[in-house]
Amino acid sequence: MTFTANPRRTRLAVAELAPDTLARTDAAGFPRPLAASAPAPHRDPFAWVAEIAELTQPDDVVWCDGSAEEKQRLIDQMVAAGTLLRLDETKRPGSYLARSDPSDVARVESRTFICSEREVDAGPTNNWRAPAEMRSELDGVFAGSMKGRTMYVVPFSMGPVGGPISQVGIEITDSPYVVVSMHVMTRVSGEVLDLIEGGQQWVPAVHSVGAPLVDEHGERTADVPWPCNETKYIVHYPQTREIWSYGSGYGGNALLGKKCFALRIASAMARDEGWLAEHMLLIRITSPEQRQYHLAAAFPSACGKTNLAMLQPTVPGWTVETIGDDIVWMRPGPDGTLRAINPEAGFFGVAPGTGVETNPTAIETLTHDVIFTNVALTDDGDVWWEGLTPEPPEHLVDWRGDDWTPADGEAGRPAAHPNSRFTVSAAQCPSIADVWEDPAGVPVDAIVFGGRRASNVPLVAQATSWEHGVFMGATISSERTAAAEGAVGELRRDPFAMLPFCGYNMADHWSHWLEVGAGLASATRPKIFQVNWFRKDADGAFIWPGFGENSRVVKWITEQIDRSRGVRTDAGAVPSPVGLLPAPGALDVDGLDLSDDDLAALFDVPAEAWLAEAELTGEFFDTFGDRTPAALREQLAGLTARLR
Ligand SMILES: Nc1nc2c(ncn2[C@@H]2O[C@H](COP(=O)(O)OP(=O)(O)OP(=O)(O)O)[C@@H](O)[C@H]2O)c(=O)[nH]1
Ligand SMILES: O=C([O-])CC(=O)C(=O)O
Ligand SMILES: [Mn+2]
Repeated sequence: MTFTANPRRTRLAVAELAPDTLARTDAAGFPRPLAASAPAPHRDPFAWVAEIAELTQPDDVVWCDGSAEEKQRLIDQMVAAGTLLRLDETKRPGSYLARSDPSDVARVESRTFICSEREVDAGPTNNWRAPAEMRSELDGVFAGSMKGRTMYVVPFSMGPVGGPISQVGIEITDSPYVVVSMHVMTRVSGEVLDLIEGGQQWVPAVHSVGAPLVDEHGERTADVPWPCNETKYIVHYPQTREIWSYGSGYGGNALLGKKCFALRIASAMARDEGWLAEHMLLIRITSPEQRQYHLAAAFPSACGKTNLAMLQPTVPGWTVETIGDDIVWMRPGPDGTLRAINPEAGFFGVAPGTGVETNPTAIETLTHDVIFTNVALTDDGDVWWEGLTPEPPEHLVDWRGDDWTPADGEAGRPAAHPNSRFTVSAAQCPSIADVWEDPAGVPVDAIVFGGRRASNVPLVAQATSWEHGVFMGATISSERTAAAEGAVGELRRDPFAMLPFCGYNMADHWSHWLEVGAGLASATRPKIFQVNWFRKDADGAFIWPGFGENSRVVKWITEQIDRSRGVRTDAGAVPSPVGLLPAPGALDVDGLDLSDDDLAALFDVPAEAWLAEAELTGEFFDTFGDRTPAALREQLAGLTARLR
């Protein structure tokens, strides 16, 4: 084994470190746990890297620095290996197409494990295995798993490097696709090693595609464009803050800064340290009066976060700027406001359904320097997916690499995989807010929960209290999408849109939310709302036009915030059993092609159906036993009483 590059071992002099880096509270007063109390098992990253190399036996070890040169070198190497296809330089400069193995296209929830010491701490919604048992199983799985490959060591920061809400980690991977994607999605930098050497807590994350290039007889075998393994493990040890991922190269399974760290491990950290790690988008809204609001919204996978994050309002005079599209970290600030950052540096977004009509901002973001995965290839070297244009081209090469014509589409064979994605830097998004990298974050005014519901759930409703809002989040149900394995369309509970992402007992997550809310200053405590863009009519068509028109709902939300602050005094809402609904005329539907019947259907709250759902909610709460907070049981009782 050879070390082809040396890590930056240059230590900053103590005087050069920000004076607050090691302090209990930073300059802004955010609580920061002392490094000594952090439970990371490997204090020395260099010893850890040597240990993993010993276990996985790569040919060589490369320390990554996040430079543009490093990224291009790996891209060129992947083009030569057939992992990436270079798109036409005049049509899509700096952009590439990756086709995954057809079996490796989405997150694998059935193979995702939360290994807390006690099963009850993982809770009934997570797959649990005892840590000791899982460790010995993984020792076998990872032994020699990188034979014949290069092991990359990727130091990365989630959030601006050194920021008070940011966290750091190191991902070890044998996939250059993962390294390049991490360059886009996180902040890969040698400076992270300085922070770690300075004592900052960090998350060790090991990833292998599980496809060694040396067989059991010691013979070299040929590589394939997308190596992976039928057997997959996505493993988290929330108590020691470690991640081990095996067998998949797909985003959510392999870019370990994203779901594994920024949601599963971070949610456990956040519980212990008094903050929140959520599956949310984050936007800044500016009204015609130049008033600004920050809104964070949780929708399950493939239910509209990226689209709302890049919203182009149709209501005149309003502006929406993007801060994040998938993950938000929120921390109570010293003044009792909730402050939020986007810990990511890029977007890993759903391609199908993204077009000029639906999300023009995304289309503009995707004009250059993009890695596309599992979309279709046009005959002139560009990309296509369902929804990019109203009509498909006459001929394509589909996501599997096979010829495709519109007849195939009509026969139910999409050209792009339904979970095909783009990986692109947030900095090149035209609607990115100038504050998107502010390490101190933005103050959150509104929190929104949503799901994909053909019936029952109204277009928008406001919670009557923080507890009611937590109840709304805890009771989200949504139709399943292609973002994970499983039957698309099936209704399932997805509390806080975190079902696949909460690194501890979901009911404890609800308690944590109740506690964090109680600690916030009441004057600036965010108002909570529930939305549903996906209600359908009897013919199965969406009633609400959605996309840019969602700005009408956003406008009402900000007006409700104004009312709560005494900025407006008109009546904006009327009570209903499920929360406050817009008062007649309060939702701006000017110029929309929407009949009164449509509008009524969007806000219909059928008591029978809601009572049936409330009963199921009670059963759902029962699955958590006495961990379900009493406040949520009270909310359920209140809802049932109001419906009756
Ligand atoms: N009908 C309708 N569809 C929408 C709306 N917003 C988004 N979609 C569609 O929902 C799908 C997924 O949307 P995204 O915004 O990419 O979902 P996401 O929540 O960011 O998903 P993840 O990246 O998986 O977490 C796309 O096909 C969109 O076109 C809407 O307002 N109305
Ligand atoms: O994690 C992924 O692969 C993509 C994503 O945002 C999700 O599934 O919610
Ligand atoms: Mn997501």
